[in-house]
Amino acid sequence: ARQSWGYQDHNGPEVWHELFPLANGDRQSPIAIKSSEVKYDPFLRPLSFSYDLTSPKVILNCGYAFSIECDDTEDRSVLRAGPLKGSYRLRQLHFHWGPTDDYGSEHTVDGLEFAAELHVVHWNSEKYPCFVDAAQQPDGLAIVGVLVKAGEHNSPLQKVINVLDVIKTKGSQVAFTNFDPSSLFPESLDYWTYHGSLTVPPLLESVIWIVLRQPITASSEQLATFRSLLCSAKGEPACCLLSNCRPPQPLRNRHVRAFFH
Ligand SMILES: NS(=O)(=O)c1c(F)c(F)c(-n2cc(CC3CCCCC3)nn2)c(F)c1F
Ligand SMILES: [Zn+2]
Repeated sequence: ARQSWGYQDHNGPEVWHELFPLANGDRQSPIAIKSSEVKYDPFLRPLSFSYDLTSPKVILNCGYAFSIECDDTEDRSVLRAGPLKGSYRLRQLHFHWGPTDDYGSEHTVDGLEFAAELHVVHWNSEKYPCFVDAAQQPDGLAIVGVLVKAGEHNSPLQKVINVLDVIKTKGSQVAFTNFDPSSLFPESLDYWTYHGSLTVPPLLESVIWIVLRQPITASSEQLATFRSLLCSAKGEPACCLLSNCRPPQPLRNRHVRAFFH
């Protein structure tokens, strides 16, 4: 079978449609947010989340990113309110980044690209029995996107950075717990929201996106550590994961709503 997907020329975002036709769908993510075209929606509520420190279990190098996988067998860490109906259970969190500090986020704001982007993935545990089922439904997933600017050292992030050298190769994982994902959130929880998709194959159109307006920072050294991860497995020729960001996709017939004035 064809090489699986990735972020290089031969298997990257420009050719994903060959294996995943949803790539050309009408609610794909990420998007370029144009703040002048968003619509303030008075019915949007503040985000409400409660995360249990012990939900995170392992940190994994999945070859296209590293992700902190959480125990989602019960409703211990959930996201509610905001644009959501019901409660969404924390599943995993991961980052996207670029080859330099000049770009690497997936969502852009008024044409501005950020150095990286954090995604905190939740699924609708009130309506669906598990993540994989929820991922097939239009209201199945809720993902909080946090833009990352190159700048000050980020100390909560350092706890994650410190273990990356232990999961250098694709497929490696190590225990990672006693971590509060909200320690990575900015002070303001103002957000934009729109209906979109996974930004990685299978690109399922099942995501209510909640992109926080205020970026967080990470130092250049911290961002460089992301790029030292390998997309190659142990024993294969080393290949650094220099970039794993999908470019913005057509907005088509969608509106972005803002929670703030
Ligand atoms: N960038 S993103 O949009 O925040 C993002 C996500 F939303 C994801 F859900 C995943 N994801 C992919 C799978 C495999 C599942 C395999 C069975 C079908 C569902 C996907 N597990 N989690 C993911 F990797 C990712 F990057
Ligand atoms: Zn992501």
